[in-house]
Amino acid sequence: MAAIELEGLTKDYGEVLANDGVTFDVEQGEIFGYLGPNGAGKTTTIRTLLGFISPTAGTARLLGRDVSDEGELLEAKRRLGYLPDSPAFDETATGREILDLHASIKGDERSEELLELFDPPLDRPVREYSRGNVQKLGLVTTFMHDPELVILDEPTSGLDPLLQQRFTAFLRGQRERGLTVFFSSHILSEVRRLCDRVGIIRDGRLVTVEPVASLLDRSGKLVRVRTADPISRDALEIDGVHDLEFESDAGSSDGPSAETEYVFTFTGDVNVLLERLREYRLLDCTIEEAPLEEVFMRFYGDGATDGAARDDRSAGGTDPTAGGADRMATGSVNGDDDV
Ligand SMILES: Nc1ncnc2c1ncn2[C@@H]1O[C@H](COP(=O)(O)OP(=O)(O)OP(=O)(O)O)[C@@H](O)[C@H]1O
Repeated sequence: MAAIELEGLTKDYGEVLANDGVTFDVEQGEIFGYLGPNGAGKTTTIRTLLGFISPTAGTARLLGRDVSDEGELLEAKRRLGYLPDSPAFDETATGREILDLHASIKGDERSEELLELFDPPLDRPVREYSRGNVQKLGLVTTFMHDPELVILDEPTSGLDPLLQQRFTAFLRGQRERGLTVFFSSHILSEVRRLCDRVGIIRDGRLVTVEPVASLLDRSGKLVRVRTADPISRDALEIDGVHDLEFESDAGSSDGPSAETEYVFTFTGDVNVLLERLREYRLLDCTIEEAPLEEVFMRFYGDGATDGAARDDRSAGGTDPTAGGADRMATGSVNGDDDV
């Protein structure tokens, strides 16, 4: 049984179709990132999962329980931790009073350990808390009853870099203990560090669900080459070279003379590329994974319209470095006609 099961989840607000046939599972023990630009529909999915809003169509199950059934939802929620995008605590209560309240409702297995890690100012009323302190208190209340599954909406927003790092390490440790994590984020470095798989939503529609590693693999490598002598662009017309940028210092009087630098995305055979480069005296060469930002730009970038996606799909386009529409088409999970 998957920890989260969504089947055709649809939420129609009238003017906006906030979720449109969203279908995916989150397996037990994985860290699953739910990504998308502002207004894509992430919070709508999360709020539906928690029973705060009813779907227009489709089903959602949490830990095997149907969230549209009040009794089943309640059962699932006992084993669930939830951190909303802006935790709303009673402003007049102190952090300690809030923890006591949560302990009386859900139990308290590990607040001591969590307080050592996240350290919110417990003796002050919440109205005096900074945004970061509210988030720290939220993290303690989310994990204190030792849930099996946590749903986190932008969990590190408001946390300083040290706390973000601490949170990342903490979450990794929890995965080792078998915790399932579903979280939405805009912070791609965090997603890359933490997630096993990601689901990407755009305009209410799921455009892909896949392992972070395969997303990065398909996106190719970022190659930087610096040579002693200029190489003509034609020499780099090799299968798999895309977005070639070319900068030469040749002719500059004060810079190092005749150096040439190229930056490009490469999806071809690295051996072929290296063979070509052997003809030149290299000053520097790095081959690294494309930044996740670049991958996401292809999903959200200009021209990634639904119509274009459909056209590319029917044309069988599979070039991972092509425009956003193509990327959406190759990554579809919603069925043949969905992207
Ligand atoms: N109660 C509502 N009534 C009408 N439209 C709504 C309502 N709640 C959300 N929407 C709309 O549904 C769409 C999806 O919103 P949602 O909050 O799910 O996006 P999101 O991906 O979580 O965005 P963000 O990253 O900014 O939090 C948006 O266009 C939003 O304006």
